[in-house]
Amino acid sequence: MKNELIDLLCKKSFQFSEEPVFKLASGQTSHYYINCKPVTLSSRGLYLIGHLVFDALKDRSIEAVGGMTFGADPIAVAASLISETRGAPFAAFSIRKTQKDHGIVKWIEGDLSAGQRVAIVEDVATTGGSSLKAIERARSEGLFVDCVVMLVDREEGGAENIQKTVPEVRSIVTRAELLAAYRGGQ
Ligand SMILES: O=P(O)(O)OC[C@H]1O[C@H](OP(=O)(O)OP(=O)(O)O)[C@H](O)[C@@H]1O
Ligand SMILES: O=C(O)c1cc(=O)[nH]c(=O)[nH]1
Repeated sequence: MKNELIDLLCKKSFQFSEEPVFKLASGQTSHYYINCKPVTLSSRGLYLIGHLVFDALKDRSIEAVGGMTFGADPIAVAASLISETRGAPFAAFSIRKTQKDHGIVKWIEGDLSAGQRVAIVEDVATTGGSSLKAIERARSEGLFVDCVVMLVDREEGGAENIQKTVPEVRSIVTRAELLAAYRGGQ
């Protein structure tokens, strides 16, 4: 499954430029960008990601998985759906980037209660800043953050930054694995 996911990410997500034209969430620029959405929003991608993220979480006794909208949303939903089919169900949740100003005002959407043990997921981690915001928000809502799972680790310090506050950080695919497959397929 992992090799098939890497293949999909190479074909649909990975872009490279000789010039550092890609602006990142951190404000840095980069020669490459991984837009996971075409994969995380495809039926095959959801299936593979659901199983792989479930496998990464099955020993953690978590009650829910979620992260910062939008990147984390399909990953969390896929893992939750697969958790039901594999007999160890956990819920999904989504953390807002900005606070809603009408209806029921909540930072985190989902059927959660304070004290629950959760995992934070992320599509791509560069500095880890987005995951750190998600962790902070989850904690401020009374959740216990057990671990973080990133679909793609760009290996630019994000995992180490996150580990300062959540020691258990797992990745499904690393930059090195993605680059090797990308170069091999060119
Ligand atoms: O590790 P970091 O330095 O925080 O960078 C990675 C974050 O940047 C992207 O999010 P973006 O802000 O583009 O939002 P989106 O998921 O809504 O597209 C990506 O989805 C990660 O969440
Ligand atoms: O750092 C980011 O903002 C970032 C990098 C990347 O490769 N993909 C992405 O969606 N965000």
